[in-house]
Amino acid sequence: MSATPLLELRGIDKSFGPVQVLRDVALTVHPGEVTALVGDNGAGKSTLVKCISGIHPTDAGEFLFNGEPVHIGSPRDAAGLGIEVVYQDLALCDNLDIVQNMFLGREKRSGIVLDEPTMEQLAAETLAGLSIRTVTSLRQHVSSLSGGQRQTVAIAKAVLWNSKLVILDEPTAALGVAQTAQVLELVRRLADNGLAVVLISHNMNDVFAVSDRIAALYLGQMVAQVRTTDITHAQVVELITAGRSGALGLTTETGSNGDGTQPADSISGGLR
Ligand SMILES: Nc1ncnc2c1ncn2[C@@H]1O[C@H](COP(=O)(O)OP(=O)(O)OP(=O)(O)O)[C@@H](O)[C@H]1O
Repeated sequence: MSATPLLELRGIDKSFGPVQVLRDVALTVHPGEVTALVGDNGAGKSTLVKCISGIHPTDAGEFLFNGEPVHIGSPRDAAGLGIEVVYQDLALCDNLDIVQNMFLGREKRSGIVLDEPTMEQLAAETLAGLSIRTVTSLRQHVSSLSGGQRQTVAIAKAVLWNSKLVILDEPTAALGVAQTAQVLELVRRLADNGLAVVLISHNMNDVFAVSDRIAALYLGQMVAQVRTTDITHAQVVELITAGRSGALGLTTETGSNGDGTQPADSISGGLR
C-alpha cells in the first residue's frame, strides 16, 4: 500500500435546500485497495459519490488528490484526475458492440475514419489485462450480454481510460451467485493492479469478501473508517443501523493523518 492516499476528503458538507445530507465527512482512499462505502438507504452514499465525481458541488470541505489540494467542480475535473464512476444502471448502449461502448465519445480515428483495428486491439488488451475471459466476441452487441458481462465491460471501460480511482455503485446488485463471484474477482484484480477502488454495497458478504477497508456513513456522517480485518460483520451492521459500534477499542482511521491513525477526538466522535 502506498503511504500517500490517492484521494482524501476532509470536512465535506452538502445540503439540498434546508436538508443537510453530508456533515463534515472525511474519507481516505488508498491506491491498491478496495474501500467499501456502506450505509443504510438515504445515508448519503450516492450524494458523496456525486460530490467526488463533480456532479454535485460541495458546500464546504476539501479534496486532496495524491496529497495535493484539488478542485472538483465538474465531472470533467473528476475525469481529468482519473476518477471514474460505474453506475449500477450502467451507461452502456445496448445497440452498440463492446468495442463501440468502450470507446464511446472517445473514439480513435485514423484521418477522418474510425480506427477500428486499434480500438479493437486496445479493448482486447484491456480485457486480457484484467483476465476477463467471459466475453467471447468484442463485436457482440451489449444487449446480448449477461448482467455480469455488462458489469465486466463497464469496469473494463473505466480501466481502458487510465482511471486511477474507480467507484463502483452496487456492481453485484442484480447478479446471481456465479456472476457475483466473477465481478468481485474483477474488483479485487483492479486493486491488485494498483487502482484505488471504492465499492458501494449493501451486501456484507461482498464487502467482507473483497474490501481492505470499510467506510460507514450514518445519516450523512462518516461514523467509522476501519480496516476490514479489524471489524466484524455484526459491528458493521451496528454502524449502518445505529451509527455506532459496541466494540470498544475498534481502531478507526481518518483522512487527515493518512497513516492509519486517528486523533482521539475523531475516534470518540466516530464511534458513538
Ligand atoms: N437532489 C436532491 N435533492 C434533495 N434531497 C436529496 C437529493 N439527493 C439526495 N437527497 C437526499 O439525501 C439523502 C441521501 O441520499 P443518497 O441517495 O445520497 O443516499 P444513499 O446512501 O445513496 O441511499 P441508497 O442506498 O438508498 O441509494 C436522502 O435523504 C435523499 O432524499
